[in-house]
Amino acid sequence: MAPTQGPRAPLEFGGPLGAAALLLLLPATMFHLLLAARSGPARLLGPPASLPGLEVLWSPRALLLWLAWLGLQAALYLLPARKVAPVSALAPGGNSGNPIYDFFLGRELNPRICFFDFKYFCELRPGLIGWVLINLALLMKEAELRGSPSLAMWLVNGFQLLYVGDALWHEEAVLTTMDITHDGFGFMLAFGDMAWVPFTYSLQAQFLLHHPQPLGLPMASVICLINATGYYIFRGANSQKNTFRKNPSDPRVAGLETISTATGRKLLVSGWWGMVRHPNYLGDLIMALAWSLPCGVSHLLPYFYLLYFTALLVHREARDERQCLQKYGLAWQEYCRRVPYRIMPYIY
Ligand SMILES: NC(=O)C1=CN([C@@H]2O[C@H](COP(=O)(O)OP(=O)(O)OC[C@H]3O[C@@H](n4cnc5c(N)ncnc54)[C@H](OP(=O)(O)O)[C@@H]3O)[C@@H](O)[C@H]2O)C=CC1
Ligand SMILES: CC(C)CCC[C@@H](C)[C@H]1CC=C2C3=C(CC[C@@]21C)[C@@]1(C)CC[C@H](O)C(C)(C)[C@@H]1CC3
Repeated sequence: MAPTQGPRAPLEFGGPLGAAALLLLLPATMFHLLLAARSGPARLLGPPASLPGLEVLWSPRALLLWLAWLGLQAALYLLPARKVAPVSALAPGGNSGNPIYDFFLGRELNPRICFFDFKYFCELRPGLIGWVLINLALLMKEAELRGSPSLAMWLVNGFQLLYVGDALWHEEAVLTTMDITHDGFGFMLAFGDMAWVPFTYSLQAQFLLHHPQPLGLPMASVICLINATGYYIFRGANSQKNTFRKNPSDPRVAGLETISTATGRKLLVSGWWGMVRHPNYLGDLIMALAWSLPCGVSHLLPYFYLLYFTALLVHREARDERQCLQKYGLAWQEYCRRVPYRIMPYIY
């Protein structure tokens, strides 16, 4: 099949050099985080903990468990109860001709065998549900060690379960994300979905297992309120856009102000999308803060997710902005004029 764009598609992630660095840095960071969370000082910026011996790193039982988990998820995915992703094509960005860069970004947009879509399957199922399972295992281990799970562990488990449950409930919405429509299925998404999400997104629960934190009811209530605010913004913004994209005359969005574009599509300029250009990112970041707060303020390590996620979303917003400018031209410039802030009102 012919590439959808020639080798002149703009390079992202720092080009081949950046991609090569990320290929090495991402797995190394993940190992560092996992080892630091169980070490005494639990220092995010400390020297890397020494690697355990090969006999600890290699476990045929763990591999078997992982394969069985993938098999189970693949069988569930094949059940006729899901939406179908766009047709197969080459990814616009992952066909630069540089093998390292293309390996990192992925050449194929939606690699498939028959109707089994690898990217769509990996984006939502094994890693995301695996994250919740790892959290639950850590909660049970805490109960075994200390008699009962701590309030902090309950909060982290509850918040993240809500986030994953929400993603699965709105599964079809993932079909319009940049990962599905633009990025190929390369190292970034394969490693991101299958390793990075389950093992680094569960860092707060891992930290709490090894470093229990006292948490009183008043503080827990404040943290719940922060999570609820983040979720309200995240869900409100995502649902408003999805409803509008599906049916602009839906009574829930029909009264919102819009800008027409040359493509025939419209852009919302009131409601959530008139507040900042990425209100869903703002809600997601507020939730990220609420997931770290139960771990106290004595360590930076549990705040890794918040720091990483801020960098990811700022970078992602810039990528999306470039793509929208290309798609909508003058109408996008008008939108930026009317809604000048990107993620945080009056700040960024
Ligand atoms: N937990 C995690 O690790 C991560 C979570 N996320 C979350 O995933 C979700 C999806 O994010 P993402 O795919 O990046 O982007 P968005 O869901 O924000 O989608 C951006 C697209 O929305 C459309 N759009 C932008 N502005 C408007 C407007 N004013 N009116 C109507 N349509 C508009 C454009 O596409 P078009 O016009 O073509 O419809 C644009 O390309 C977010 O909630 C984010 O927080 C993202 C990354 C990682
Ligand atoms: C390893 C690298 C540093 C970066 C990898 C990025 C990926 C981990 C993320 C890219 C976009 C994602 C989304 C979600 C999970 C993380 C990845 C895969 C998402 C499935 C989380 C749940 C949300 O409700 C969502 C909106 C469905 C998310 C979609 C994007």
